[in-house]
Amino acid sequence: MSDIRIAVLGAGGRMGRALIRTIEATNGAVLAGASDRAGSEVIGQDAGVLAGARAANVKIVDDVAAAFAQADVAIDFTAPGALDAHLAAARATKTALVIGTTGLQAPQESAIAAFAKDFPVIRSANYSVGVTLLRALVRQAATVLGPDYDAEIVEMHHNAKVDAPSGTALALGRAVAAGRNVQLENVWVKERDGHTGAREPGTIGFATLRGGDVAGDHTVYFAAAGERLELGHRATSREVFATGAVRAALWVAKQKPGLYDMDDVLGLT
Ligand SMILES: NC(=O)C1=CN([C@@H]2O[C@H](COP(=O)(O)OP(=O)(O)OC[C@H]3O[C@@H](n4cnc5c(N)ncnc54)[C@H](O)[C@@H]3O)[C@@H](O)[C@H]2O)C=CC1
Ligand SMILES: O=C(O)C1=N[C@H](C(=O)O)C[C@H](O)C1
Repeated sequence: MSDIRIAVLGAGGRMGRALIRTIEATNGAVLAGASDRAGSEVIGQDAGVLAGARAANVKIVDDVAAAFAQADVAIDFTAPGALDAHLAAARATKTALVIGTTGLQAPQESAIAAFAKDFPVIRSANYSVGVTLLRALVRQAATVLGPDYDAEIVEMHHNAKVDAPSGTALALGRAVAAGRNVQLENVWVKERDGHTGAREPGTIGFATLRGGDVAGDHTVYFAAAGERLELGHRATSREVFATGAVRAALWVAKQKPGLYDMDDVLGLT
């Protein structure tokens, strides 16, 4: 069987470099394109060398369509502002997508849903196997415990992260909300400051910590009188996200058009 050809978008970023190293080390995957934003110092460099792997003979370009040209699937870990151009290039070249970028807003979510009517796309806020399973466990815990157990989600990330709460924290919040049959947006509390008053029953709280080189820590607390359940995950390296995303790319390249999640790759749905 021939290798799945993968383009990496945001090739010069922390995740872009981890993805390139992972593709190089994965049987059945080959790097077929790499892009980054116009003006970036990585444009023109060999993607493999930049990532600390062997030369890939793939130059990083700022023309997204050119990066897609030889690819079956593209992996996007960039920034929300890049999404429209990436969807347009994927549509023009009929390329499947793996989306890892977090901090997307409602219009971008709609654009992904429209793209998924015609092409296969997978989107997850966290491609680690551990967090994918954690979401299922959190949903189950929320159903069993019910709203009398106060749900609070604490996350910590490195000091260069630009969005908050993390996409994973929000996904865990959605898992709690789904387990309780409520809409997260109706019950979330993302900030607390000053005289807040007592905790509103049924709300789902978030707390954000930023510092150092933390790859990604998440804990969901279910707290009641006399006991507290804690379900958590710690990523100690970005490679865990890259491994999951490359696994997702190999999987989604063979799927029918549709919007998939990492649950589908692991067979948890
Ligand atoms: N779903 C998951 O498992 C994970 C998701 N992420 C998310 O991935 C994204 C990237 O994270 P990092 O690699 O740490 O960030 P980073 O800042 O190191 O890398 C982002 C890359 O995208 C490029 N970029 C920015 N705007 C662009 C544009 N308009 N067009 C083309 N390229 C553009 C930047 O030049 C940079 O090379 C974030 O949203 C982060 O939250 C990060 C880790 C895991
Ligand atoms: O920006 C990061 O680094 C990460 N972002 C994702 C998120 O927002 O949840 C996933 C992971 O925790 C690392």
